[in-house]
Amino acid sequence: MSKPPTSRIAALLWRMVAYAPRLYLLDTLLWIFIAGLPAIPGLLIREFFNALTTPSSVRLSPQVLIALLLATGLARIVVIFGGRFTKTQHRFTMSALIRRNLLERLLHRPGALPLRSATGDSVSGGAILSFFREDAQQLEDNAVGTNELLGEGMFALASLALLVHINARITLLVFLPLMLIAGLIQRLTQRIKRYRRNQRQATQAVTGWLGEMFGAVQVIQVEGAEVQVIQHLQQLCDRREQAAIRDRMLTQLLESSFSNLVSLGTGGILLVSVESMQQQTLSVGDFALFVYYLAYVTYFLGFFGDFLTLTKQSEVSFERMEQLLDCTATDLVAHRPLYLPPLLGGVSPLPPVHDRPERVPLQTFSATGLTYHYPGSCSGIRNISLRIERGTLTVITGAVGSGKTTLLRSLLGLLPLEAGDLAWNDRHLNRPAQFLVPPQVAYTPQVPHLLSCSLRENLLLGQAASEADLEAAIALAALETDLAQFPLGLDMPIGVNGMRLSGGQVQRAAAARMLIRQSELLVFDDLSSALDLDTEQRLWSRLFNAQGEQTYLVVSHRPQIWQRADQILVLDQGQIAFLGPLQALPESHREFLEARHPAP
Ligand SMILES: Nc1ncnc2c1ncn2[C@@H]1O[C@H](COP(=O)(O)OP(=O)(O)OP(=O)(O)O)[C@@H](O)[C@H]1O
Repeated sequence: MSKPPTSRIAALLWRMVAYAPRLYLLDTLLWIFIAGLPAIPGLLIREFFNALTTPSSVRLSPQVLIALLLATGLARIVVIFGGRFTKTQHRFTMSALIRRNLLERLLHRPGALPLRSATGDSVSGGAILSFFREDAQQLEDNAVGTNELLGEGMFALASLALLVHINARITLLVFLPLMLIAGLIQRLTQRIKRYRRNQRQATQAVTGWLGEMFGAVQVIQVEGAEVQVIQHLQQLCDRREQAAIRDRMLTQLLESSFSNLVSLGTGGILLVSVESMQQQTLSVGDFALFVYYLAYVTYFLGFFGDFLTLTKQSEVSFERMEQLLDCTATDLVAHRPLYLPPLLGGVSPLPPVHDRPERVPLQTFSATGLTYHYPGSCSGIRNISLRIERGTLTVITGAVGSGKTTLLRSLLGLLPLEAGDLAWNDRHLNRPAQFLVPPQVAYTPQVPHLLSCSLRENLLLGQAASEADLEAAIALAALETDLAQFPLGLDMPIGVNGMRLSGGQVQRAAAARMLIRQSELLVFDDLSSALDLDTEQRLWSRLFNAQGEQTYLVVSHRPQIWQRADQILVLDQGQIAFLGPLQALPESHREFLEARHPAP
């Protein structure tokens, strides 16, 4: 059974602060002093006024009182200085823990699974930043606020106890605003959460759109869509503005309500004090202490109200992250090493960088009953079984949108399967995404992704390869003629996502990157989408001539490739329509596919 929100958020915040217990304790200790030291001047002021009005009660000279006041001020400066160190370190540790766990969950998601927000909309790469920035910051504020609340609360209670002792009737009035605040917060809980959620989603839409705009500058220019794109951005910004104003207004309204309610309470108390003073049940010193401590207690009331609001907003942050990553908030506060130099304790040694998995020579790669549907849709693949033998070419084909890419991604463990099994040499794969990487499998997707560094760095991506291996892979991918024309050759920076390369060059660069990894199984998703027939044929004939025992799994519509295939899988609406050698392909399928992709 899931915990009610209040105890859930308390448990999550507790788990966060328990990450660095010694730092938290030291910070708490300092904040107890920071919060508590201002209580001392109240007592000194009381002594001072009592000494003025009733000289017989004098115990300390004014000079001593002034010296004590100064000493208290100085001590506070010192603890604030220390508290800033611990607070900064603790703050950073809290948000770093959330960011680290967020990043880990993101990296461990099946690579091709779309990211979705609470509303079911897909979340772009740019929009994810808001989770790392605003949401992590929000949780940091909340976690570090707990010991400030404790410090302020302890001394507010102690002050109250003293005030009750001096005059219980006046003190009772202090509780009225507190009860009003608690009631108000409780009533506004749902609204606070709704406004915060809307504000975050609106921000996410703006950052996401900005990310898409910057990634598609060329398309926008070519299509002459600048005005429309800016208009859309304007609309998103307007929506964000409205959501932010609503959220901010409510937060500010609550904050000002707290201080105003408290001020009203204070005014009432002052009126009652006058009466008590006239009746001489309250000394001038007591009155001074009352005024001083009321400010102290009221500050706590405001702080307490803010903390409650912040806690509600943190619930929203946790919920958003849970929905994005399909995990529980407990995963996001899990204790994992941060590898940062801490104020207290030692740094955990950095974990070893995982080498590539061991090569396991391929005999067979098989899939049984693979089923996957995209969240919230009936598109996907159903009950696909396939067996690939070493040294063979398997071609997947089918109409547009029949599920070819989805099948490849499912075969590579890049999508979370609803059903089915993957096996390498007839051994079941528990974690296919971790195993089906080089040197087992290398994959060139339909739209490859290159990084904004040099061509050489893109091809190697950290892999150690000799210049000869690099040249061989470039030649196999039929990229050498293009390379000869690049002014800086392999050291040419290729721009964001290979902006300085043609579509065909990007695809062949990705193919070369894959070939350098010398994997057992090579997977290509539809090279024809960016290569002309001649270039594609040149690439295939080089591959087939050079790599004797190589195993291929290829999405292709080219009849020339089917002729070389050992088996062809025709997909129709996510299901196998045919699986077997070309000779057995029914005429109806052949005619349908050839009509769509005629031989030249
Ligand atoms: N992220 C997604 N969310 C929802 N549906 C999707 C998603 N990606 C693909 N689809 C749908 O799944 C179906 C199969 O898509 P897929 O890309 O696998 O087809 P395909 O055969 O590779 O198409 P093409 O020949 O155009 O490359 C399509 O109907 C597509 O609209």
